[in-house]
Amino acid sequence: MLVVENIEKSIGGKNIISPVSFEVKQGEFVTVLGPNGAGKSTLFKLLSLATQPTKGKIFINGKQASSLSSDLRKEIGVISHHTFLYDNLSALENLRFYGQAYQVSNIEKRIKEVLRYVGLQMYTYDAVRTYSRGMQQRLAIARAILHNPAILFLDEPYTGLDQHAIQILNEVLESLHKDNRTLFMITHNYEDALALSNRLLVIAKGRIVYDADTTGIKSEEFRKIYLKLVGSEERRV
Ligand SMILES: Nc1ncnc2c1ncn2[C@@H]1O[C@H](COP(=O)(O)OP(=O)(O)OP(=O)(O)O)[C@@H](O)[C@H]1O
Repeated sequence: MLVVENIEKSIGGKNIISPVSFEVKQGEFVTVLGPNGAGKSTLFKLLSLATQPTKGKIFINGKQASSLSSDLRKEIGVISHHTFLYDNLSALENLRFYGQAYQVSNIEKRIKEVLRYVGLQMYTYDAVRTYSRGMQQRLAIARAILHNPAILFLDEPYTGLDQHAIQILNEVLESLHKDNRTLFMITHNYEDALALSNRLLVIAKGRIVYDADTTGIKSEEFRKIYLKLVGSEERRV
């Protein structure tokens, strides 16, 4: 599904991502944790094709990301701090816009499906500016899965959400995982990460320092492992 081979990223002569290699299989839900400045966002930009590696190769669904081709973009869905939604347009209009850009077939039927999936069918015709932050995040998910991408990338999807919205987001993520979607999420929220995802990666100083299955790991146990790995860099977890 996703194959990362020795990717490196340098900016202004500074090495931000050291050679990193890993594979993500179909249906896996991988969460990446790490202290501030570890390189998580940079890795996210590389994998979601927003920037290119200085060295190394990325394959998504068997296709190499050699250039920023629109073909490969159809294989991915991206959720970040920015919702990529137009405030003055309704959910329906926003999704029609993206559906056309991604040449989604049977667009009206697909829009109904994704809005039902994220529980927003009642708000189809409402302008996005009237949505709460949590509803906007759910619509952002609907937008990101509209074209049925092979893999969904999420960068800090919990930012700005209250407990109720976090719970709803978790339910949507859980259904996506159950539906055998491939998910790759960056977060500081390690408790939800442990509960939802099936694999955890820890990145520190641009390197992967931990890569393991979440099965059976208790949150207190993981906290100790994490602090040992990242040392004094972060005491937040
Ligand atoms: N465009 C850039 N120019 C120069 N340095 C950069 C650039 N982007 C990132 N960096 C540096 O690369 C390192 C990793 O940054 P990155 O944003 O990927 O970390 P992060 O793990 O996402 O951090 P945070 O948790 O704070 O968001 C940091 O030292 C940062 O200052």
